Amino acid sequence: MDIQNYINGNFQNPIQNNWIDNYNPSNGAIYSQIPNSTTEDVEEAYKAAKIAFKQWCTTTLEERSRIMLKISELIEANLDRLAEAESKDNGKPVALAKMIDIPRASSNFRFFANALTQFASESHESVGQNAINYTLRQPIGVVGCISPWNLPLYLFSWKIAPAIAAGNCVVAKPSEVTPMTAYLLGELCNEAGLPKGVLNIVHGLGTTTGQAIVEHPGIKAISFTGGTATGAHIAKVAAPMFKKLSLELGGKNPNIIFADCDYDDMLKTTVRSSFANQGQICLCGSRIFIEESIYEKFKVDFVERIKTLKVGHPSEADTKVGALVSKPHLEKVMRYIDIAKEEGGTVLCGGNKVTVEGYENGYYLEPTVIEVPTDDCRVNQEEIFGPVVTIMPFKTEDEVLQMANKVKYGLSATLWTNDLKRTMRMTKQLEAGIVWVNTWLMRDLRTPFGGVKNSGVGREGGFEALRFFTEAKNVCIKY
Ligand SMILES: NC(=O)C1=CN([C@@H]2O[C@H](COP(=O)(O)OP(=O)(O)OC[C@H]3O[C@@H](n4cnc5c(N)ncnc54)[C@H](O)[C@@H]3O)[C@@H](O)[C@H]2O)C=CC1
Ligand SMILES: O=C(O)/C=C/C=C(\O)C(=O)O
Repeated sequence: MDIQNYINGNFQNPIQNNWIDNYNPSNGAIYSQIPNSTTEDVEEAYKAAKIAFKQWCTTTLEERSRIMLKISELIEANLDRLAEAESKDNGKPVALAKMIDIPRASSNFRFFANALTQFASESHESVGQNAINYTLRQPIGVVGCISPWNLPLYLFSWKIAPAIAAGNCVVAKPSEVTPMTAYLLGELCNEAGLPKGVLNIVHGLGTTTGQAIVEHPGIKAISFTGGTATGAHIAKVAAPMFKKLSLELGGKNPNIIFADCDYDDMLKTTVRSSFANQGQICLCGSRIFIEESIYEKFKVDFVERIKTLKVGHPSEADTKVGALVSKPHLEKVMRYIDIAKEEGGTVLCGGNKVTVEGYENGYYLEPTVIEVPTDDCRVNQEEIFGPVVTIMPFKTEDEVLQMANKVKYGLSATLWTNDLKRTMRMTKQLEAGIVWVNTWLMRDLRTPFGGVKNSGVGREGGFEALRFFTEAKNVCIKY
């Protein structure tokens, strides 16, 4: 099935008729074509969005909410179809897409359909001056949403839902590596009665289509999730136009394990925080630091568990690790395993490409655990974004805090301890936008989400997202 752009409620080919191959990572075969849209397609999408904005920004909150709830229901009703499409495009296990990706995409629309009815602004009475100030929160107009390949519909909808909830119209681009569910979302939006032009989806490469969105002078805000280098480039292009920017970028997150933790719970969750989605989540805890007294025990137990994870075709129910998203990405991750060895690391398990019978050209890799001699090595400093974690022991709280913070990233951190005072001390000092204590990836969509340092700028989630997608205007009335 070939993918088309979704502009003004219609499905259409790219104006220049340029196409890109779309690969199925589970078998390495090309299975569809996607548009490589140019500035002309983006301009058409922008014009449709601009016209739609006139109506959408005055559409009642009840009506916006009703349509968004309908989209959420339709995503739920199409769970199987969307999960299978996501898996085929991305390589992730179908079971994971059914349990996490697609339900979360549905929740994103439901959450913001409800949140928009609760969003309120402030007023300030200027006592003694007979004046009152109130803040209007007005939609920005046409906004751009650019999303990555690791959690395709999950992150695409995480941006689009608050943008349209706040009354904006959108020009959106999913990753060219995983465009399928975004394409299918267009159909569901039409079925739900979303007015034409409120959401426009243009497909293509980052350097052509993405760049055209970021450069468009009429697109006043950009919400982006992806690699840090791309985020830096986008910031450079957008800054002279004074665009609002929300950048959710990479991570190199510490998973800090103290001896007083609930061990079994920690072990089970650490398997997940290391290898869920083939380790391709920006929140994965890729640097595991273990208190010295339990280091040897952890090492044995962890490796034993990891060896039981089945690497296999994404459609098999017992597959725990599917295919990596693309051949270049597989090669990048494997290169890091070589670098680890060159730097004196010891591969405790994994490290090899896996050949899955019947799918010999798929991009499969064993989940890999590397014991590193020092925290300064490249595999502990650079984002790998695959099924590779490092482990090393620590002696003291100060030492581990220093190592945890000694990277250029600051997205999330996980802490395993039952010591309340230590928890309070460390959560304050960890340089991260999100700290999980005795859990991982427990999400409440009302909470602020984002990173510090090279992990990004701005916060999404809850009212933070609705604030990002609106401009605050103060009105001062003297009486
Ligand atoms: N969520 C995260 O934190 C993610 C991190 N990454 C990291 O980034 C590395 C590179 O992965 P990529 O797929 O190349 O990510 P990327 O950052 O290039 O892609 C993310 C999105 O940005 C778009 N894009 C790329 N260049 C653009 C430009 N000049 N202007 C506007 N949009 C642009 C892409 O088409 C895609 O939709 C990964 O190996 C991983 O380390 C990748 C994806 C997600
Ligand atoms: O919002 C979430 O629950 C997860 C977000 C994950 C990313 O932004 C990512 O992996 O890039």
